[in-house]
Amino acid sequence: MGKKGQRKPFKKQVRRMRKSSFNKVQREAQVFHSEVDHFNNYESLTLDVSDSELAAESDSEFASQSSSESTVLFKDTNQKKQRTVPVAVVGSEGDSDDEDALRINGLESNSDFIAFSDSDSSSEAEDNFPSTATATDDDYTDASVSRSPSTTAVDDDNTALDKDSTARSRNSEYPWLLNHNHSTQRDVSKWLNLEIRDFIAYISPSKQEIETRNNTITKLRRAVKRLWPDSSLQVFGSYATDLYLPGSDIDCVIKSESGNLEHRSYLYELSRYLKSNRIAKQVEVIAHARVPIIKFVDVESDLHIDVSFERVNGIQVAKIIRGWLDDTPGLRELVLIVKQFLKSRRLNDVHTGGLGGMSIVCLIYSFLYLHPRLRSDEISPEDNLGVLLMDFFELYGKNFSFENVALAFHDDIPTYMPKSHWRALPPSRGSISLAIQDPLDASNNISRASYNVTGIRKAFSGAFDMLANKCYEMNEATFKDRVGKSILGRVIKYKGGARHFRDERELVKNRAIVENEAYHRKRSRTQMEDDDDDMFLGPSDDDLLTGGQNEMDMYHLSGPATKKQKKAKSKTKALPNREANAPPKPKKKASRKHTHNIDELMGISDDTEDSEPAKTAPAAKKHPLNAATVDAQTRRDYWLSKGQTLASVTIPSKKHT
Ligand SMILES: Nc1ncnc2c1ncn2[C@@H]1O[C@H](COP(=O)(O)OP(=O)(O)OP(=O)(O)O)[C@@H](O)[C@H]1O
Ligand SMILES: [Mg+2]
Repeated sequence: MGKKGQRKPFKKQVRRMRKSSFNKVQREAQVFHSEVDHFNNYESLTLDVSDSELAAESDSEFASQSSSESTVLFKDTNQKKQRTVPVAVVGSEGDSDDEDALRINGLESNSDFIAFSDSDSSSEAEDNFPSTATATDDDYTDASVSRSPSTTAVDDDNTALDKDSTARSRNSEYPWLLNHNHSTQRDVSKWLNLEIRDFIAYISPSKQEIETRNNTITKLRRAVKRLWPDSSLQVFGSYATDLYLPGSDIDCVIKSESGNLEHRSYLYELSRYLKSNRIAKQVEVIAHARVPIIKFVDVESDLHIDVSFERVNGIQVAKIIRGWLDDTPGLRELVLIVKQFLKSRRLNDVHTGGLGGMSIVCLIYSFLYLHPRLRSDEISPEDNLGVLLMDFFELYGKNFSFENVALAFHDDIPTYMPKSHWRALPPSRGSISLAIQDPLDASNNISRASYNVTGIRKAFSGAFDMLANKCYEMNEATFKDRVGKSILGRVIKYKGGARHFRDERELVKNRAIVENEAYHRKRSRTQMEDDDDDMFLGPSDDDLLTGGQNEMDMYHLSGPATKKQKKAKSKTKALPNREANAPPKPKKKASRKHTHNIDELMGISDDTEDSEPAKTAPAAKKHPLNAATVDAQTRRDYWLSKGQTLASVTIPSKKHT
């Protein structure tokens, strides 16, 4: 009885939401639209019940608006391709309703979403070091374990919550729930934030894992030195940035005095040497690639290792990324979550068009750096990881104009750049493509191999919908119905041996980082920085043709303003300096002028409430999820506004028969 009574208001909201127009919601979701005054869907907290008739109208209005704009940076690319139908909305009874709704949505069937890859369990099982794959029995005795989303409810007396293998399998996909129950958090945003923290602690390396990686590098370095005494081995990639998942490879580069190790005879020589000394197994020599490498698995640790030759810009990139990590709270967490998200869908492998580790880091760093609410210090990233994750999925799943916008770096500072300004960029020939400028080489598109952008975007879009649905459902659910549920588990899965919740990076030094730092210290001491010929890759063919650095200079955020920027500037001249009222932002390198242009690019005009002095700005107009400044209701309303996607969902026409 109580249950029915509790669900009534929820159903009422659902009815109201069904009436609201999907197109309106989609239009409101253009948080970063450059051509309209900033309409922030984070602040669109009210359900609009009056606009169902306007759907067709707004659709055509949007279409004409989009086509007439010459410099659209962000637009909705989904809405015209799919039609919308109202569906039965997730109730508060738990996951069976959820599953039904998702089946109708097409999300479960992978038609509207890139689903988890069924075959990833083995690879992730391999990801775990044997030494860490044993958990104590106590790890499996928490209520949340047996009440994972994939199970039916268990008895209230928790008798089923003991140490059996059933509990293990129940929790095998959401292992970060072990002994961690956040369902009592009133705010779903806090709950999701805590779940993300648990996940990060869960997959972060233990002392033993770091030592294993360290020993592997040392062993390999010694072997290479024995073979080629004039060479040295350095580590770069995710191990040198602490952005590795348990199964991430170790990327190394071998540099020699002669500088000719890229010749394939040397690749084969090393391959034979490593095999005959029982250091490497499953050795692959990729001699004809743009960057020739040897790939193998270390016999002792089972770690995957990539060795490249003579090209040292990866070592420099690692230093840059560590600088970003120091300056950007939340970057490591989001990178690891998105890496795992893509990995479990097999969308992380560049050889099959997926997004590689470096592209993910650049994408998320740029997202965080340019996020309007972070730039204006309205929300703290540490307290809003879930919100930021959803915003990321929303931006790159629904709103980002892959057709028109590239991500660029100017003096290490992320910017958005019209693709048309990047002359060396080859046309994408019909399919959508992602363009991310290499922070070290302006002509290099680091994501050029990621041809499956359609799949990646679909996955992000589906993830946003699924997270929003789950948050909305949990927001309305009773505490009893919440027990044992996972929000993050809606989109993240981790299969493999059990791990401990120990981030032990403080206990043992990561040798790759220590050595990378020593390398850069030595390099600056010997003033090798200026000797680019020796230390860096020469310019690429594209660079020679068009002059990559010149292009980068051409696209500078503080350069000549566009029509829209000029208009916004003149409008804001008399307004108070918004940044002057904001607390100083540590370590950010962007100038005020730069920030203004970012705001303009992202459609934030200074005549919004953001430009008001802090003391006069009404609290309700601040970001609804700023824990320090908003009440609980506003925070719940945020999720409600996200939940508007439940009002109607997209179903490909062929499925809806
Ligand atoms: N397209 C590219 N252009 C330039 N450098 C690249 C490119 N792809 C990779 N690299 C270099 O190789 C390094 C390792 O790439 P990789 O794809 O293994 O990512 P990662 O950061 O190590 O992530 P993962 O944990 O998935 O291995 C990058 O940090 C970068 O220095
Ligand atoms: Mg790597």
